[in-house]
Amino acid sequence: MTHQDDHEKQGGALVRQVLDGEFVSDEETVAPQQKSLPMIKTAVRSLADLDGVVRARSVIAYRARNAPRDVARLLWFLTRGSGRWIARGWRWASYADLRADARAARMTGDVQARRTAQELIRSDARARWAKLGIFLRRMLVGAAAVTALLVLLALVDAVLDRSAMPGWLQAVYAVRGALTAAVSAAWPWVPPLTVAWLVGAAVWEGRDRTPGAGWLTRPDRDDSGSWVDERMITRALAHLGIAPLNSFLKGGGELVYTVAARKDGDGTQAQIRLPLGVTAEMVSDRRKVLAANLGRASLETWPTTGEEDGVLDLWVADKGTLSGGAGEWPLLHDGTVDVFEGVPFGLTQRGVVINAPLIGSNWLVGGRPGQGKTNLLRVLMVGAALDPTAELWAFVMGESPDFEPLAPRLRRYRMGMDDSVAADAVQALEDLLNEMERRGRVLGEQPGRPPKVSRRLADNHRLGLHPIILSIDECHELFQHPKHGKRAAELAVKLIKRGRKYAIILLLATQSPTKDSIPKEITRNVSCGTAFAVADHIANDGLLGSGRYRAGVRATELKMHTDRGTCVAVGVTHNSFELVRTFYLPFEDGIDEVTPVIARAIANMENLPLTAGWTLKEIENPAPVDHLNDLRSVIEGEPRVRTQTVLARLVALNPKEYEPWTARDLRAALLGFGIQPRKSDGAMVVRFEDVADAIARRRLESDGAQTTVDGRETSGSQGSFPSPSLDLAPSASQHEHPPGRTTSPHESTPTTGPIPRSSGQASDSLPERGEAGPDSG
Ligand SMILES: Nc1ncnc2c1ncn2[C@@H]1O[C@H](COP(=O)(O)OP(=O)(O)OP(=O)(O)O)[C@@H](O)[C@H]1O
Repeated sequence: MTHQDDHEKQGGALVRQVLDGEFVSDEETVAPQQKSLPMIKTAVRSLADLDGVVRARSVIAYRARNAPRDVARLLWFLTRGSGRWIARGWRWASYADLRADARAARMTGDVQARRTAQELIRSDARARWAKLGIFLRRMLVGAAAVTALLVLLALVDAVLDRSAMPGWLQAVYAVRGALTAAVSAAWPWVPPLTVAWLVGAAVWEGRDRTPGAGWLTRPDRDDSGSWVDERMITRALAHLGIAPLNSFLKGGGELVYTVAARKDGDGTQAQIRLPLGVTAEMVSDRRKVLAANLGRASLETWPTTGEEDGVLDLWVADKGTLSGGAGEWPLLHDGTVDVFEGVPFGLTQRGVVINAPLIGSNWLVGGRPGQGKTNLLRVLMVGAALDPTAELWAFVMGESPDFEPLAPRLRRYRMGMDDSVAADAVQALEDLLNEMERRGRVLGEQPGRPPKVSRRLADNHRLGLHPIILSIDECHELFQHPKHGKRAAELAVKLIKRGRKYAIILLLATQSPTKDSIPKEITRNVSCGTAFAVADHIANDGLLGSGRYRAGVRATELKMHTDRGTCVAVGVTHNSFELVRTFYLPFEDGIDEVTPVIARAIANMENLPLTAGWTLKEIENPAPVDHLNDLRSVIEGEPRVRTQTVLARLVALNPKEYEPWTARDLRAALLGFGIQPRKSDGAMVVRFEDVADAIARRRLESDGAQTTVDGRETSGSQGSFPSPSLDLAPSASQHEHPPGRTTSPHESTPTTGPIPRSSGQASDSLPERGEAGPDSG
């Protein structure tokens, strides 16, 4: 307390370390170990409270200091408001506007316009007097009626005794009495209230109408910690040293705020139309000065080019809000993902969770070493893993275990620096290109020829259009590979250009986004670019697209280490860029938050056997279609369905199988199952009961076939086993025992397939090529 007193003597400014002293008691100094934790907690809580108290005190002190200026300002508003009223009254009384029109018309020699203006003055004057007359007449009539009523009531009151009056008349007198009492009570208040109202209205009329101006004087630089308004922005822009802007503002010009400064997430956004001779680029080139003028860090100040070069889009973060991390990944403990909706991967500058668009996109992630590229790629892949329909492939072109915990959920996975990893990556790209062509054909065969894979089509596992996501970490190593680099680049470019429609997504991460390490066609065509801290404008534009640096979208502003995990992203939303604090999913130093999520992802797949992990091999050799079961599924729940409708539903269920069917084929199939199409209300129908009977019959027959000669049943079903939805997927290279590091926990399996759900079958997810795998029969 003594410390605090000292400080109050020094001018009342409370300093944090002084107040810390309050929390240390004798007791605590005696037993520090026992007390330290609760003490720290209390201290932290109290400091937070004190922050609020200190802030409130400083605001009150500020307002008190400015009170004389505030009063003078309000008096000025009052005077100006009265002046404005007088001017307005004069304009009204003298028809100043219309007279000005008439004068202008005379100057330009426009006789017609002049006559029109004069005519308007005359007719307006007539109308004005007529209106006044009507108003006065109504007032007089109203006053006469009220007076007559009051006189009548007074006469009746004088003649009749109140108690002898009928009830309704007594009520009228009661109302009159109440009204008289209310008016006499309110009467003394009428003059002061009228004056107060007039003063308020005059002050309102005379208020400062420049954008962002407030009622009271606002804090200037020293106190500008928390808010930014048009006045501050204009002042900051006026001190950038841009000559045309300076002369415009000095000459009394006012900037046009096409979007007034408004709260936007954890900051303020404004859009300003700049005066002649000034471009938004000129402002973003002076970003550091602008940031200093606004009392912000450079990273907190984002001047970018708006819709036109002359429109400045400015976003200024609230002080200090960008320094915190993104917090916990929203899907860490529960939740699933639909990759068509995207995967949450960070918080934008506005403080909202941002979803990474995956379907229809390709990603290029870059930045200087150790800034969070791999983590971002991992977040995207782990997120996608939570969509049971997504097939994931990962290649890490270096010795790094970053994707190791994802291995059980990856259908293809290689990691290492040797040639075989590069060869497998090229093979993967090649397979995806073939797959893309197959998907193109499949889409072409669908009714209506849909232009791209939708969630509905992806869910139809017979079509094999589920999303496939291939991530390549340190991809520059692949593209610069002396033997495979050229082919890899060719294939990647083709995939990026055309694969998006087919739910084939490429995620690339690199430390080195130069024109030699990443093919130009890739940097030009990826839809989502993210840049962590980069060294220069070349790397910036290599990742984010050319011209971004000039437009003010600059990852060069991110500082190594300080801004680790924060990136500038383009193409992920409709905004020109987003500053994203990415979620962190650690897999290092004994902390592993990835494995539990992957275990959950695999459990999700097991819960959805129909959609989970089907392989393209199964699609190439589909299990025979069970027409009777299909019939049941399309009419289940309805007693009878018209044959035409049955056919349409069958086509929707499995277009490949049923599209060629005609009504005659359906009839033949029904008869084959012993189902007689019947007529109902003049239309041919299939009855659910008949289909159910046919299924029961078939079951009986199959049970009979299982019964052995001596009458005992064989164990198990004789029907076909459902094909396993997950299987081991060794790549062709597995048999070559590549010299590179194996990537699964099982050292002999360089390509890791998903967790086997049934033994005995194995296939890669794409049709094998070249040397056959062990499973290929
Ligand atoms: N979003 C994040 N939040 C907090 N820390 C992070 C975040 N992302 C990454 N980091 C930290 O940065 C370190 C490096 O991350 P990561 O391996 O993803 O970087 P990188 O850019 O891929 O590095 P390299 O180029 O060396 O592969 C991590 O070990 C982690 O400590």
